[in-house]
Amino acid sequence: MSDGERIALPIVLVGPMGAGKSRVGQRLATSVDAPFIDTDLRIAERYGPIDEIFAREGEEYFRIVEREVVAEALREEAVISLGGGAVLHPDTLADLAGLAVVWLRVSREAVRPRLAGGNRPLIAEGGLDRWSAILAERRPLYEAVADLSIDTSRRSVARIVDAITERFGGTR
Ligand SMILES: Nc1ncnc2c1ncn2[C@@H]1O[C@H](COP(=O)(O)OP(=O)(O)O)[C@@H](O)[C@H]1O
Ligand SMILES: O=C(O)C1=C[C@@H](OP(=O)(O)O)[C@@H](O)[C@H](O)C1
Ligand SMILES: [Mg+2]
Repeated sequence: MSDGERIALPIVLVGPMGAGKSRVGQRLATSVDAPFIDTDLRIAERYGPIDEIFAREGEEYFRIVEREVVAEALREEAVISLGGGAVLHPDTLADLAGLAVVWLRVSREAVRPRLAGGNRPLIAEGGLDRWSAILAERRPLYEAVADLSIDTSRRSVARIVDAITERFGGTR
């Protein structure tokens, strides 16, 4: 698609923790002048900090509120960054089948510094080994829903945004 054509909206970013979904989504939305939704931010606005939800209510409860927020977001014409585990919900998988979905990939080596200092309860214990194990479980899901996959390991955010707009169109 060339510049001047409208970008397909919604466009949805999936992939593992630290792949850059939140950062790239924000930059892409600014670049194509579209609204931006980070579902984790919406969850936190409504239910409080994500690590506190995990600590207080557990992962199962988090997935329920995540689904509610994701379902709502996917009905909007926006750039949408999901949390890494949103694809675990079968209804979300079904919704994604009809949408423009980008899978941001990242190597274990490249993700290490990106996860440092982050507040991600699922890898608070187990660190990078846990991250790899979680990715192995979810990779088939990302693969199944993605229309485009981009290895972000050695790419700048700007180049990733370029690759997405090249595929899906640049301006609204
Ligand atoms: N392409 C990239 N190159 C280097 N650092 C990146 C890149 N994309 C994101 N980051 C950094 O990695 C960290 C995790 O990014 P984030 O967008 O929160 O990932 P996600 O939402 O997929 O978990 C942040 O500090 C972000 O600035
Ligand atoms: O992979 C996951 O299950 C999670 C990823 C996080 O989002 P990011 O992928 O944006 O880090 C956040 O939704 C939560 O901590 C659970
Ligand atoms: Mg994120």
